[in-house]
Amino acid sequence: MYQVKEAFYTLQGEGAQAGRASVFCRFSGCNLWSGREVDRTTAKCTFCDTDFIGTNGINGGKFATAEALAQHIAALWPAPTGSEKPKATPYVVFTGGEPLLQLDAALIATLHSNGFEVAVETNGTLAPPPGIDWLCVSPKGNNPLAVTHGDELKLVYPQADAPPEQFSSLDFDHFFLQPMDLAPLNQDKTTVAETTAYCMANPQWRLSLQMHKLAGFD
Ligand SMILES: C[S@@+](CC[C@H](N)C(=O)[O-])C[C@H]1O[C@@H](n2cnc3c(N)ncnc32)[C@H](O)[C@@H]1O
Ligand SMILES: Nc1nc2[nH]cc(C(=O)O)c2c(=O)[nH]1
Ligand code: SF4
Ligand SMILES: [Mg+2]
Repeated sequence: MYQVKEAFYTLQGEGAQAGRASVFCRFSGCNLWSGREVDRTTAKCTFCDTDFIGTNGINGGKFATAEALAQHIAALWPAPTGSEKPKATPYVVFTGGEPLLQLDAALIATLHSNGFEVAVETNGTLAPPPGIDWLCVSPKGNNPLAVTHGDELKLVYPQADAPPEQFSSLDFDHFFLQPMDLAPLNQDKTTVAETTAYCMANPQWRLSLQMHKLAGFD
């Protein structure tokens, strides 16, 4: 049984695939926070910007089989217009919550047979199933990484117990710093300026601004 908080069609707002049309499938639950505000300060991850409790969001629900969830996701991809190049490959981003608590090889394989490329946003503490096409790892504080290679490493900045230097030698193709965006300092200019300064001083790292928040598309 897969538990999905919400699923929606949008553009990827972050990282190297920013701007790409994507179905987002947000799984319920996380291994680093209960999702309840009363637990936030004592959680293993304290700065989450997301509600991932339950299955009550848009297109959320419980899905008994990989086929059922894959059909649900495929129905959110737009029908081809005829003017598109065939290489506009359908793309699904599994996030959460922590998607690696639920994503399995069967669901990935079913999506592949429906023509999808499969991307994952993970905190990196759990081993991924085989078949993921784009793996984004976003380390959280001093929680040990189970994943040390992938396509992009996208670090929320700053984190006192997770400085970028700690990750710069890992085996990723892209390295991003994403300014921490958390109430009451949402889109805080100082945080963005500090992140910019770090990228300018350390050109291995690129800036990732959360485009969906800036443009307001989800
Ligand atoms: C909500 S998380 C879900 C996926 C997974 N649990 C993870 O942490 O990577 C999705 C992305 O949002 C980032 N994120 C979470 N809270 C954030 C915040 N307050 N500011 C900026 N990025 C944030 C995460 O680091 C991750 O890259
Ligand atoms: N548009 C959009 N892009 C995103 N990239 C990562 C997100 C996430 O919450 O995992 C996210 C999200 O929530 N919305
Ligand atoms: S690990 Fe990801 S989903 Fe879990 S609390 Fe942190 S940012 Fe949110
Ligand atoms: Mg988000």
